[in-house]
Amino acid sequence: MVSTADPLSITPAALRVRRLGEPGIVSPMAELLQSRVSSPHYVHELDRVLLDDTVDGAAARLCDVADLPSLEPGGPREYIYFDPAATRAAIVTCGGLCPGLNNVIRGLVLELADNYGVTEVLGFRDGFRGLVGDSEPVRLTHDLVAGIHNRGGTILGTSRGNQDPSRMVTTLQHYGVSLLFVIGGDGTLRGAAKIADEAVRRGMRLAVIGIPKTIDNDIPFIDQSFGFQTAFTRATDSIKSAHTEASSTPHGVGLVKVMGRHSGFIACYAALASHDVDFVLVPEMPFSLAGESGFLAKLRHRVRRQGHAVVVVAEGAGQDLFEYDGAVDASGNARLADIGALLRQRIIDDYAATREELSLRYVDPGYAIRSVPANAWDAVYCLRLAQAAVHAAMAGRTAMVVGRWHGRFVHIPIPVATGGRNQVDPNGDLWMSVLEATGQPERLF
Ligand SMILES: Nc1ncnc2c1ncn2[C@@H]1O[C@H](COP(=O)(O)OP(=O)(O)OP(=O)(O)O)[C@@H](O)[C@H]1O
Ligand SMILES: O=P(O)(O)OC[C@H]1O[C@](O)(CO)[C@@H](O)[C@@H]1O
Repeated sequence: MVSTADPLSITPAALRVRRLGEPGIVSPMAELLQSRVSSPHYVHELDRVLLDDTVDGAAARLCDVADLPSLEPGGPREYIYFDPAATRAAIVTCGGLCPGLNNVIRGLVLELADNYGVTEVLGFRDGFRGLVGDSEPVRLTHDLVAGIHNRGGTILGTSRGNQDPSRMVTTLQHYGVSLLFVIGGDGTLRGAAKIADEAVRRGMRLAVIGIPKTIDNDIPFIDQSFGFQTAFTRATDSIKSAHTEASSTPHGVGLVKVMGRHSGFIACYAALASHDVDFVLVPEMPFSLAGESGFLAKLRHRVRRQGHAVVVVAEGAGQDLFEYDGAVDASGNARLADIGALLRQRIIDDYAATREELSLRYVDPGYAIRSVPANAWDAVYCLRLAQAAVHAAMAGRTAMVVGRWHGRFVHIPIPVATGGRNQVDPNGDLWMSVLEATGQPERLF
């Protein structure tokens, strides 16, 4: 996996998580924490966590493992910054859907209420729009979140589109919110940073914690993003269908388009999981259509040899084959040209030109892969992210996201999390596995 935010180029100062003030209140979890410290299984992790609250500049010093950047460890603190009885929290979900959103919402509500005694939790509707609009937030109670973790989507709704940070902070001030949990992708996290900055400018005690969401798995300093595993598992079902169709007809080609705007992780993992794919096309690896070494010729060759072939293409692949028309979505993200439709047509034209028989089946699982409930692995991960987010917020951290990096929950300053992108490394072992499993040439030019 390649992260364009190079850990080595990030200074310890940049990695230091912002704090709202000195910790003062003994955590309601202190007893639990102390009892765990005596257990050998927890000492190592909690040593770091407890140390963090007693050592100045701990973020820079905690790094004792050579290949880890000095990210502050996640987890409960002995002392907390906010008084639970006087604290109101809020949750908002933004950007595209992702399996596990409801799990995170429920995890936050239950962790806040059951382990910290924060029972006032508001849900703002329809993403950042809910922080500037007229709609009243919903009070998130135990009853309201019961069972939501078994459903896809988000009970709060989501949206794209820029909103004024000043108006959003005014709304939060109006409702007396001191903890804001923002669940979303890189755009959302940039918005969250602006909210945190505006709150600081106003001298408001507001902890803004991001829970990074992306089925594309493209946020740096996160081993794997929540919902990704569920999404590629669902995509694997579509690939199996395409393979069944293609292998059941003469000269069959199954073409499957999956999501992945800048990063081809879903395409790679789904292709490896199904292990019946002949070509994987991802944004990170440019390819040409024409020529003896181009994609079309290689595809024909494979169908002739094997009788059928399956192609998986990520939606962001091959965008250089189009002239960009400048179209953007409500949030300003470039609208992608439809690579699935282009490939489908070019394969049909190519076979027509060579007068060979073709039976092409095109499958676009698109939204079906991201609207499903989280699988068991993602459900566990979402809950643990929610717990880590609440620990961070209650301890007075702000303008940061929680994530699991090299197997540990860590606090990542927002500018670090949005400063780069995880992509499939053309020289890495994941892409090597794809080449081994598909037998496709290293270069399709
Ligand atoms: N640079 C930015 N500054 C402030 N707000 C932003 C910025 N970029 C995006 N946002 C806001 O964040 C919200 C979500 O952004 P966006 O639609 O780009 O999705 P995302 O969080 O990147 O998730 P996805 O991975 O689904 O695309 C939108 O309401 C948008 O207004
Ligand atoms: O159709 P929408 O909601 O704009 O979302 C599509 C985009 O969202 C994602 O699923 C997540 O960022 C991308 O893979 C995709 O390009």
